[in-house]
Amino acid sequence: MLRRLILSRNNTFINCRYASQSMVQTTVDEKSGIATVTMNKSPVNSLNLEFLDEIKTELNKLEKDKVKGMMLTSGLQKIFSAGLDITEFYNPNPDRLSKFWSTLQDTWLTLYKTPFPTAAIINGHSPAGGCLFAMSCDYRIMVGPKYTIGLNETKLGIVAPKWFIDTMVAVIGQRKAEISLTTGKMYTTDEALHIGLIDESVPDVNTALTQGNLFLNNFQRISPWAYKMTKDITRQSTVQWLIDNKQKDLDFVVTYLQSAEVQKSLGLYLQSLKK
Ligand SMILES: CCCCC/C=C\CCC/C=C/CC(=O)SCCNC(=O)CCNC(=O)[C@H](O)C(C)(C)COP(=O)(O)OP(=O)(O)OC[C@H]1O[C@@H](n2cnc3c(N)ncnc32)[C@H](O)[C@@H]1OP(=O)(O)O
Repeated sequence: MLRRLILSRNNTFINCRYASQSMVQTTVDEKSGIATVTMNKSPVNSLNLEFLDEIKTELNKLEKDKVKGMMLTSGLQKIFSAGLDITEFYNPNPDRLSKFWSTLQDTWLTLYKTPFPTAAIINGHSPAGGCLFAMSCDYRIMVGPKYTIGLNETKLGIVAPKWFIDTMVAVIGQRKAEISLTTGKMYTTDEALHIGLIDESVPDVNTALTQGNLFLNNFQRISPWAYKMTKDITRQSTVQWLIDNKQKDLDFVVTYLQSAEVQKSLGLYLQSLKK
């Protein structure tokens, strides 16, 4: 791992951590202590085992470094994240599939429970797992109007696990989540703003980053302990369910994803993507 200091747009030094061939780049503004984590896995930031592992490691590092906040964004032109890498569960190797799903569980727990405030800068399409990661941040700013966001699992012939569902319910409420999930609806930026799936719609990435910094800087005036306790209490039931049911969730997903019916749906969906 290499480190270097670079001068930011507002003339403060940024501590930049990068590794050769890294899929995740992080900069930390030395003045504000706010980190920007950029997902950079071409072509669509699909979340496979290695990518999830890198994201989790990076989040743990930020916690250790006691950053004051984090913005999660994408380095790709028009995609925040295409969600889970479908090739991880289409014709899967069962051992790798188990490892992949456990890593997803752990990465999500790490992101959902961060002791520092987080903002998703959604600068591109954000289906399924991409939407999950955005919803797991404390605040969402989406660059409009061209992109879409939502949990579209039913469109793939699969079912969003309970903790995906609970995360969405926490953001938009039971009724809107039920409609969104059963129909697999992908929302435009305006629609997402209207139902509360995102907090702000902005015209470009620079504005999104400025607004993200503004949101995160609010916490300079809040006790970190009070922040963390409040977040823990608010998110407790969703987090605790997964902690208590990790193995059950894993066993169910691994069995379900390998069933002939699900594999057939996934094959057709992958084919449609290639077209
Ligand atoms: C109680 C019961 C519980 C049971 C639970 C059991 C298990 C189920 C849980 C599983 C949960 C899954 C959640 C997910 O995240 S599934 C993934 C869903 N993602 C999508 O549907 C996104 C699909 N992709 C797109 O819509 C588009 O690609 C795009 C992101 C809008 C980008 O469009 P565009 O720029 O036009 O790029 P292409 O479409 O041409 O794609 C380029 C390239 O990338 C491949 N690809 C795209 N998305 C994925 C993906 N998610 N995984 C793997 N690969 C992907 C695409 O096939 C192209 O490949 P080629 O270049 O080889 O053609």
